[in-house]
Amino acid sequence: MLSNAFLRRTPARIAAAMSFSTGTFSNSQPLNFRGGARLQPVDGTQKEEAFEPATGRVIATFTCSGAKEVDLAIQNAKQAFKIWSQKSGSERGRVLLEAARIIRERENEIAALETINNGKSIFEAKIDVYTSWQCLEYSAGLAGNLSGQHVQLPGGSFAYTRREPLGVCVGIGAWNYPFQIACWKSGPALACGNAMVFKPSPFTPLSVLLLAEIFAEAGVPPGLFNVVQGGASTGELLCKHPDVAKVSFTGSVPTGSKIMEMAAHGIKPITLELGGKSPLIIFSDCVLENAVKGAMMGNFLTQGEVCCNGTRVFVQREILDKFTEEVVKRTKKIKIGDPLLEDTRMGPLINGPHLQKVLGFIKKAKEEGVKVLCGGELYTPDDPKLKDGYFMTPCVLGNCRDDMTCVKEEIFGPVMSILPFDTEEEVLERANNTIYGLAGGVFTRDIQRAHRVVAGLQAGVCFINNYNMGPVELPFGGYKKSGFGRENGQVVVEYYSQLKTVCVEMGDVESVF
Ligand SMILES: NC(=O)c1ccc[n+]([C@@H]2O[C@H](COP(=O)([O-])OP(=O)(O)OC[C@H]3O[C@@H](n4cnc5c(N)ncnc54)[C@H](O)[C@@H]3O)[C@@H](O)[C@H]2O)c1
Ligand SMILES: C[N+](C)(C)CCCC=O
Repeated sequence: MLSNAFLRRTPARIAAAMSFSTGTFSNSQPLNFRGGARLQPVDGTQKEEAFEPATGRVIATFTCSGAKEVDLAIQNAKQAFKIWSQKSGSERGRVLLEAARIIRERENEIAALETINNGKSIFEAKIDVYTSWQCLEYSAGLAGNLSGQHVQLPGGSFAYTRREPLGVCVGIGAWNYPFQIACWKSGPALACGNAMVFKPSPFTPLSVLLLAEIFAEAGVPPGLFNVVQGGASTGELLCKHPDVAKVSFTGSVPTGSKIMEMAAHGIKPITLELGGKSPLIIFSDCVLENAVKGAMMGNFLTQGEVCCNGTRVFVQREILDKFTEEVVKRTKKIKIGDPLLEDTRMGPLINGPHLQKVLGFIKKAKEEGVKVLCGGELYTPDDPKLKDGYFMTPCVLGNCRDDMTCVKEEIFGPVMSILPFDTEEEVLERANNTIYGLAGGVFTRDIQRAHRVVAGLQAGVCFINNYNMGPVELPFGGYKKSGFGRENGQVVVEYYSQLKTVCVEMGDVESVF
């Protein structure tokens, strides 16, 4: 559940956070992290720029790491792994708890940097930081509880299992939840005794450096958590490196497919957290007010740039008009603007090309016959410093059909498609008629129907009478082309460790030869 507790604390470094305001930040520090310190990469040719989406300003330039830098980061991680993997789970847990404490202390600063680089509202960025330190706390608990099994065999012999780390894990992140994704991968990886080399999206290279510094301050061995910067070619160097034991990837389906191919050559385990086009099913017996709120939460967080969003909103025909009227009324009221202001609820999209892509989906939807019920246009806030920002108005589409592009493809922007339905059987079949399977939701007062429908949904994460909560105690991940493996929840240890079986003979060896 989301909680407002995180908003009430007074962090020690609040002064640093308060100095951030939109249009002022400029990065001056190295953005790679290796051996416990920030540094410039030793090689790499391609330069990248990172933007502040609210203003369109360049806020950081960096060199994409080449083969030598990637290898150095992995060798550093290998050395640190030797020390870290020998510690007990409780010892590792204590370091993770300290890291979680420092994140809480620096939460305003981290949230501000996330907002500046990603564009999401500061209100939401603080929630992301909240779920990030919660993940490290939860991972600390997992570390202390790692254990194997004892199995009795005939004649007093026995066997036991050991849960062992994998080695150097690679984390590759998307740009929509940069800090949270880095925590959701590194928390369990480090808890299980692994080292990590993390590559953020080149659109959002900044906030993961704060995490690297925090891990160092908390007491991880130098080199345990490293950051390399870059795009596809740096990512490929990481995936193909023979000393990498596992790749945990968050991003699009096409890139996930490439990661899987690369991992296949090295027979490496992977976690794939990919895209979605999730169904949200609203029956006429729902509490309408809750269903409307659920649809808003399921479509407009982080400017709609959320993997598990319920963007196909199926509404039972009896309540279609009432539901649509209410959703449109609330969507028009969403406060768009400077994302660092506390009352802003929607900031700019990540960059110009992505904004154009989202607007292109709306144009195509119109050509295919939808009715734009609100939004879907470029937006220029009154504040002159935001005139070059990547803002658009959140959009609700009516008259949608299942065969339309806007209903079939992941838009990854603030665009909700409303689709009428008549029966439970019909809607379940339509909801599952997609290549994706990340999430799904149902609103109804009928408890049996609620459980029947979610049991029938082909999706890894389902919600009944709410949408888009992400408590770290619960496993998160997809079915079908939305990927496999899970983040969070107790099951996450399966994806960052391997199981060794040890047979112990208490008698003599009986040989058949
Ligand atoms: N399921 C989840 O938990 C989850 C969470 C957030 C985002 N996503 C998905 O992520 C997508 C948006 O993120 P994006 O645009 O950054 O995705 P993307 O696939 O373009 O990039 C993701 C990451 O992969 C890297 N990359 C790109 N090509 C690569 C290659 N050939 N080899 C190795 N690495 C490579 C990128 O540099 C980036 O760091 C959406 O589809 C969204 O649904 C999924
Ligand atoms: C925190 N949420 C809303 C569950 C989102 C998880 C990450 C998906 O992009």
